[in-house]
Order: sequence, then C-alpha cells, then structure tokens
Amino acid sequence: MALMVFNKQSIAEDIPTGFHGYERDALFALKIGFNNSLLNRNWTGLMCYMNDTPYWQGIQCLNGRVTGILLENMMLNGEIETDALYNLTELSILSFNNNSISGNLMDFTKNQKLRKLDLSGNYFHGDIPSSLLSLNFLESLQLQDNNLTGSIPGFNRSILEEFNVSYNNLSGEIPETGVLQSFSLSSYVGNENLCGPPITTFCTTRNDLSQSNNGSSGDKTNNSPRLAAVLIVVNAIVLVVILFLFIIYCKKYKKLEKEFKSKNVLPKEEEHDSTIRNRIHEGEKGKLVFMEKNGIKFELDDLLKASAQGLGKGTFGNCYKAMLEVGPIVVVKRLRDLKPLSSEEFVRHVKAIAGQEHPNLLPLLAYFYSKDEKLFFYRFAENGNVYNQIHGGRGTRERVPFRWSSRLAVARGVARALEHLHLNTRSQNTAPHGNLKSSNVLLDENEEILVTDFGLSSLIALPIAVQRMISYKTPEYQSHKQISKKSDIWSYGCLLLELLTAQVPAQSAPPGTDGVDLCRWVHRAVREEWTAEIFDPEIAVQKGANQGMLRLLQIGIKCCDKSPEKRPEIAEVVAEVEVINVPGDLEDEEYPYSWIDRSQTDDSLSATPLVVIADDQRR
Ligand SMILES: Nc1ncnc2c1ncn2[C@@H]1O[C@H](COP(=O)(O)OP(=O)(O)OP(=O)(O)O)[C@@H](O)[C@H]1O
Repeated sequence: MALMVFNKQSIAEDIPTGFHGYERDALFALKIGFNNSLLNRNWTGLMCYMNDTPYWQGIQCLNGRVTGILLENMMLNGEIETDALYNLTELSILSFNNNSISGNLMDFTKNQKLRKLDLSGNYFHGDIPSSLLSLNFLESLQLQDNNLTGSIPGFNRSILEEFNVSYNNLSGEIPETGVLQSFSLSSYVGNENLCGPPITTFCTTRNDLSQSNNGSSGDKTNNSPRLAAVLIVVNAIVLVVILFLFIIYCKKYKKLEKEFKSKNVLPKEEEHDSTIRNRIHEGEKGKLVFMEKNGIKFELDDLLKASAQGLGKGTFGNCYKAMLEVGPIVVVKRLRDLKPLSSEEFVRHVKAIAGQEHPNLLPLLAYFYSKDEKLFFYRFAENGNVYNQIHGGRGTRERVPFRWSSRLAVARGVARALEHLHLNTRSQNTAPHGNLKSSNVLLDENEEILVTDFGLSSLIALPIAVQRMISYKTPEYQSHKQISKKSDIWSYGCLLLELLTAQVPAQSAPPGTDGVDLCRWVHRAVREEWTAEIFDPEIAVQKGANQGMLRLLQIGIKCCDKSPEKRPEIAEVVAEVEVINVPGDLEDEEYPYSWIDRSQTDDSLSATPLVVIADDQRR
C-alpha cells in the first residue's frame, strides 16, 4: 500500500513493514485540525509498529494498524472533515467524548469495523449520517450533548447495545425498529421535537392522520359530502392560524435582528467564533454582580469580548475559560436545568454559596443573572483537576506521575473543605457539597487544593440532580431516597479510593467511560486479603508510602460503608487524615519508571474487577 507521508527525521531510513503511512496521514490531518499542544508534541514519529505499544496519545494499534482513537476531555476544538476517517479502515473504537469539536459528523462508510463510537459532549451539528446504518458491528453509539438536528435514522441491528442521542435538537418520530424501541427514555430526552415511544410525547401529525383516515374510511359512503365540508373549514382555520403565526414570527424576527444589530451581537451561525459573546445567550439585559470580598471586577462588555476556550460540559452546563484583555483569567460556568426560582430566590441561594469561605473552597467571584442566562464566575485553577492528575496521559510518555504526597494533600484539602461546609450547613437532609468528585477538585498555580461546585443542588431541578449528581448515587438514595451529610462522606470515600487505586468510580465516570463500583471492589479486596494489589502502581512503588496508603484506605472504606450511620462524621475523618505522615525522604526516592501503561497492565481489571482479581488470587 502507498506510503503517502514519510517523516525522515523521526522514522528510520528503511520503511518498516507493517507501517501504514496513509493511516498516519489521516491522524496528521486530525492533528492539524485540532492544533492541540499535547497532540502537536506527542503525535510524531512512528505511530503503530507491528504489535508494539503505541506512543501516540490516545491511539490504539493492532498489527501495525490503527484500531482505536480515544481523545477524551482534551479541550479539542475545530471541525473534522467528513472524509477524515476514510483511511482508517481498521478502526474499531473512536471517542472524542467531552471536547468542543464542531461541524458535521463524519462519514463512516469506510469504517466497517467500528464497534464503539462516542462523540458525546461536543458541538457537532447537522444530521446523524446514514452511513452509520451500514455498520454491522456497531455496539455502542453515544451522540448525546451535541447540536444535532434532523431525524433519527432507522437503526435496526440488534447488536447495538448502547445508544444515546439525548440533549440534541433532533426532531420527528423515533423509528419503530425493535432496537431503537428497546432503549429507555434517557437515550432520547432533551430533544424538544422528538416524538413517539419510548418517549411520552405523541406524534400528533401521525395520530391525527390515522384518526382522520379511520374516520373517512368508516363513514365514506354516508358522510363524504359532510366530511369534505368539515375538512375545508378545518383547512381554512389551519391556514389562518399559520398565517397569523407567520406574521408574529416576522415581527419577532425583525425585533430580534434589530436587537442583535444594536448590541453588535453576532448571529448564531457564527458560534464557532470563540468569544464568550458567542457562547452565551445575551438575549436580555442581565445583572453582573461581583462578590466584593474577592476584589476582582470587570465590565460585562470586556467579558463578552474575551476569547473563550471550552473546558468541558459538566452536569450543570458548559464551562469556559475566558481570557480578558486586562485582568485575571476567569472560568465562566453556564448553569442550565435550574429549578424554577424567582430572581430573589436565585440570589438568596447564590449568596449562601458565596458565603462559604475556606482556603480549600474555590470562591465564587461573581454571577450573571438574566431571564435566559445564568452564569457563575470563578478563578481559573492553573493546574487543572484531580481527575486528570490521576488518569490523564496514562500509557504515554507525557504522563507526569501523581505522587503520594500530592494525593495525600488532596485527601487533606478536601476533608478540610468538607468539614467547613458541613459545619456551616444546618439542614440535616442535604448534602452540603452534593457533587464531590475528582473533576471538582482543582489545583491552583501553587498546587493548593480547591474544591468547587459545592451547594449547586439548591439550584438544580430535582430530576436532573437525581440523574447526575453524586449525592443521589449513594446506596441509601437508591434504596430509601435518603440524602444527608453522610452522602458527602460516601463521595469522599469514593474519592479516596480513586486516589489510591487510580480506578474511575462508576458514579463519577465521565459519560462514555466505564467506571468501577469501587467501594464494592475494595471491600472485597480487603475481605479476600489481596489488598496490596489494588494500589495504583505509580504510588505502590513509593515504598515509604505504604503505611500511609493503608491508613487512607481504611478511612476510605469506612466512609463508603453501605450504611450511612456507620460512616464517620467529617471531623473524625479530618482528624484521621491529618495524622498520616509523608516520610521526609519520600520525595527524593527514585521513581523506577517514567510512565506506566495501565491500559496494558490492568485494563481488564477496570472492566470486570471482581472476576479478574479473584482469578488472580486463585493462581
Ligand atoms: N475554575 C476552574 N479552573 C480550572 N478548571 C476548571 C474550573 N472549573 C471547572 N474546571 C474544569 O472544567 C471542566 C468542566 O467543568 P464542569 O464543572 O462544568 O464539569 P465537571 O466538573 O466535569 O462536572 P460537574 O458539572 O458535574 O461538576 C472540568 O474538567 C473541570 O475540572
């Protein structure tokens, strides 16, 4: 096969057999489109060679061919050409989950081996391509949280086990194929104009049609002149209504156009332009309120002009990093799916959140309130979140080990922050944080621990909170719909287990990622006495850390006890975490290897941890 691009600097003089240059060209084209600093640095040299472990971030290979592309949570921007995947004919897994990619979806005609496709949490628009219908092996299709339009194609292969198109702008009737009907409501919610089972919105046109057809066939002989007259009158009324609506629409459109012009707001099609102005709905004049104590101020207009970079779609809305021309970098969090609160109620809740002040809580700098848009503003945490520190770049040369001392600092900082929240929340029937997970624990430029997103459950509509927030995933909520401070303790326990094992807990796994029931897994490990095997090799090799790791594990296990009454109070947790020491010489101990490919060592473990570990034990 033809070798189209050949980088002489990075590849040996003779072209290795099994090297497919046209596949590398396809990845290079993606790299150029994304212009992402990590990929620019990392996607060089040989990508897949025979069965060697690939060095390219997020690329999986088999027999020298590209079989997987997993680029998740990387803030990737830009559009992808529709024919971008034509040359990747061995591709079996593709995930761009949780980035900011826009444009139409790709053509998958040539990717006949595709089994898992996850493009959720982006800004893709246009139709769901019919090329997906030709994929005989497609098991999982995740397209939720995009801006897709048009109807759902008639997927009918029973091999399709996972399917999600929720939170798009899809319309029309859900095709009545067995497989599409077998998915639950949650696969389709958030598409206003979608209708028919399994969702509860009726497809009125279809029903009406069938009713009128039934009527006309039943009375055909006796009532046809009367029916014809009725139909003429109905048609006339419908026409008048349509005309009336059209006039209203034209008037409204003119008004909006005028508003847009007067405010110099770009029209919606320009959404790819990355300024805050184009990322938010500036429909109506709103109120920008600063929290005085933080001493940071900027004008709304400066903020709207600031360039915006998507940080990701979270439970409550999108997050953007806004670079103001003058002043600090701020993070703008768009809130969506809120409770129907009056402006006074909203402000009261926001003040309660802003009133929580602690060195380990990320302070709310300001908020914006208008009818259509509610925004929160925070300081940008330079060193990102703990989720990325634990899991980011595993299996690549870019991976910077997340050392024991840093993990212990996270455990301490979060415990202190939770203690503050718990002491300052009177109600017994709420979880003061409510959504504690590693992506909500941030590290600033000095590696200080900052917990964010606390208290938002007071603003979010209950059905959404139940679906997405961690405090609703506890055993007691699943069985008795019970929420309390102990819900936070359970989440904290899961966070500790994630820090120790580097496994993603199922309840906080980003969409499209498989998580593990960590509490159950760790309990079993202890019961069956293979505890030592569960620690992340990255810290397990830091020998002086073992005692501290075991103590933290015990605290984690107590915190995620099934029964909330048996979990400790936060003050007890703080006291226990505080006494764990980091031996002085630990930091200087030589790290035996610079990167560990966990996907090679225990990938299967994360998929079915109980079985794999139990099997290991038997050997
Ligand atoms: N102030 C901040 N500084 C740096 N990164 C941030 C900041 N706030 C949020 N992020 C990061 O931006 C991304 C999106 O955040 P967001 O809070 O919207 O979603 P999330 O944390 O993944 O989920 P959730 O909405 O459930 O909290 C996450 O990776 C988060 O860690």
